[in-house]
Amino acid sequence: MIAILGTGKMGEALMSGLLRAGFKSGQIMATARRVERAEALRESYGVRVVSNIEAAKSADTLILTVKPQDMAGLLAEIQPYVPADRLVISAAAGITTAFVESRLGTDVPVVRVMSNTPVLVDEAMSVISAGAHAGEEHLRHTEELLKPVGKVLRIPESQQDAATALSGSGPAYFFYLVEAMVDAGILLGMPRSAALDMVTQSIVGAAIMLRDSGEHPVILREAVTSPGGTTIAAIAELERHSVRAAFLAAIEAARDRGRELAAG
Ligand SMILES: NC(=O)C1=CN([C@@H]2O[C@H](COP(=O)(O)OP(=O)(O)OC[C@H]3O[C@@H](n4cnc5c(N)ncnc54)[C@H](OP(=O)(O)O)[C@@H]3O)[C@@H](O)[C@H]2O)C=CC1
Ligand SMILES: O=C(O)[C@@H]1CCC=N1
Repeated sequence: MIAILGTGKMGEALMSGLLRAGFKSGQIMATARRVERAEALRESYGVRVVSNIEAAKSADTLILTVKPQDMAGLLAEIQPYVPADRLVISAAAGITTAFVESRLGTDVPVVRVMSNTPVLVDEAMSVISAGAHAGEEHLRHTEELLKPVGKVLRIPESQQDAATALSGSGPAYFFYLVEAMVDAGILLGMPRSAALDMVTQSIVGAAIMLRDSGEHPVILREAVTSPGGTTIAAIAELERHSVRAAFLAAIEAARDRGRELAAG
């Protein structure tokens, strides 16, 4: 039995992925803070929505998907009910396995996960790291849960905040880029829906080429960039506006914010 504690956007996305992967609704419990949210989850997925305490007492695997700011409160609530044979998977940005272990106060195995919203289309990037009491079997079990909804990589926990900044938040940067490019289409007089179609198909095509060709992104970009042509005119402007430097600074800021979140 798997329990998802704090079933918001990420928790629901993971739950829907588990159901698509063949888990039965009877094998999954969810918890929610608000009655209407609990009702919506019951209705949409047919899962049992229970209290955090009941979930902690009865599920073998607890997946914690509350916001980092709510993690200490949730851990304090479930602490007396989590025996050392539970696997606790923490999916919150910034929260370390040591934070979870210290609040649960037993030798409970903890695995830290950072996934992203493409879990909804089985294209998530999930990175996992073991805590002090988690071993190979816990990492393998976590991978089995996450592989049906995308790619899974094991990384040292010291890289988790960086991964959060790159792939956890990553989809937002691409949506932001699409918004900006669609605005550019509007500026050039293109109807909004046509601009959105063109940009969306371009990003999908580029992403598939990047993933499937095995080519380095520089090679793929060079293939588009004709000497004296249109693409280099655009790239010259991106460089003039320091877009590359902006990405470096932005992703560093996201990493730093992740570090701050654990401190509360
Ligand atoms: N969104 C994303 O793209 C990603 C998010 N994450 C991580 O996932 C976690 C959740 O993020 P997200 O899904 O966006 O946030 P949400 O606010 O959508 O989800 C958190 C949910 O937890 C509920 N909750 C809070 N406290 C409790 C409690 N004590 N008991 C039961 N339920 C509780 C909240 O209830 P209420 O609705 O009442 O607030 C909310 O529904 C975060 O830690 C974030 O760092 C990781 C990767 C990507
Ligand atoms: O913005 C956030 O804090 C969360 C973590 C990664 C993606 N969303």
